[in-house]
Amino acid sequence: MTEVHVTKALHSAQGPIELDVALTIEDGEFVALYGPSGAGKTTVLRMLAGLDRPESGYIRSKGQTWFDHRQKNWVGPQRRAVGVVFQDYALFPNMTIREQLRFALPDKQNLALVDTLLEMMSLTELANRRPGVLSGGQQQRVALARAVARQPRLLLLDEPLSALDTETRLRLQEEISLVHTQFGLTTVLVSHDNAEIIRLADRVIGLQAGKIDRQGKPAAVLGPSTTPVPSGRLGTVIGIRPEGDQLRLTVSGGDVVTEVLVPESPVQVGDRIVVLVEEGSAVQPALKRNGG
Ligand SMILES: Nc1ncnc2c1ncn2[C@@H]1O[C@H](COP(=O)(O)OP(=O)(O)OP(=O)(O)O)[C@@H](O)[C@H]1O
Repeated sequence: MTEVHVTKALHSAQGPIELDVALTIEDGEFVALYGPSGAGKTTVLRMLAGLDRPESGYIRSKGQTWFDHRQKNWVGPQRRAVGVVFQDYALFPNMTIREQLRFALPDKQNLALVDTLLEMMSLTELANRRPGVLSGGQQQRVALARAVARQPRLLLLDEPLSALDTETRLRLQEEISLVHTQFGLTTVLVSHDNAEIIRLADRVIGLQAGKIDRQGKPAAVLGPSTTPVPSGRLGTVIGIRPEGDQLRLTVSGGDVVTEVLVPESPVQVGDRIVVLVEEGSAVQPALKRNGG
C-alpha cells in the first residue's frame, strides 16, 4: 500500500493555490489522475517520484517512508523504487536501447530481464540503436521498458502518450496494460484522455485546484462514453487472402483468432498488429505493428 498526504503552495496562472492531496493506493492498483490543466496532477506525480518536495505531510510506500515532514525524513529519487515515463521520452541520446535498459537495472547482472523487456516491447531488433533514429512510438516503448527495468514499486506515467498518434497510442496502451499486469506493478497515470483512463485504470482520482474533488471507477466518474470504447488486441497475422481490392487477414492473439478486412497494404504473415475490437467483434482495419 502507498499512503500519501502532501501539501504545497503552488503559483498557478489563476493565482496561488494550496495543493492538499491525501490518497491511498493499493498494491497492484492502476490509478489515473485526471483534471484540468494546472490542477496539480504532475506535481503530485513528481512528489511521488521524489522530484518535487512537499511542504508538509508524508509519503509511505510498502512500509518505507519516502517523505515525512515531521520526522524530517526525505528519500531522494534514486533511492525510491520508482519508474517514471514522461511525455518527452527523456532517453539518454548516447546510449543504445540495450544500454539504457541495463543502466536502469537495480541488479546489473539481471540481463535476462533486459532481454525479456526488449522482447515484450518488440525492441529486440532495435537494441543496438540509439534513440535518435527511432520513431516517437518506439522511443516511448524504450522509455516504458527502461522504467520497468528499474523494477519499481510505483510506475509513474505523466501523459506518456499525448504526443503520439491514435494508432501508436492504442498500441502503447496495450503495452502499458501488459507490463502493469505481468510485472504486478502499481501504476499511477496522469492523463486527459477519458477513453484511455476507462481502458487502463481501476480508479480515477479527479483533481481540481490542488484538491481531490471526485474519485471512483472510471466509467462512473467520467460518465458513460458516448462512443463505445474500442480496445486494441495484439495479434500475429497468420493468414492473408485477397478479397476484391482488399485483404482479409486472419489474426491470432492469445486464444482468439479474428478476421479483419484491410486495404491493400504491405502486410506479411508474422507481422504483429493491433486490431481494434468493439463488443467482441473486429471493427477496424488492423494497424501495422512493426516499425510503429
Ligand atoms: N514547484 C512549484 N512551486 C510553485 N508552483 C508550482 C510548482 N510546480 C508547479 N507549480 C504550479 O502549480 C500548478 C499546477 O501544476 P501541475 O503541472 O502540477 O498541473 P497539472 O494538473 O499537471 O497541469 P497540466 O495538465 O497542464 O500538466 C501550475 O500552475 C504550476 O505553474
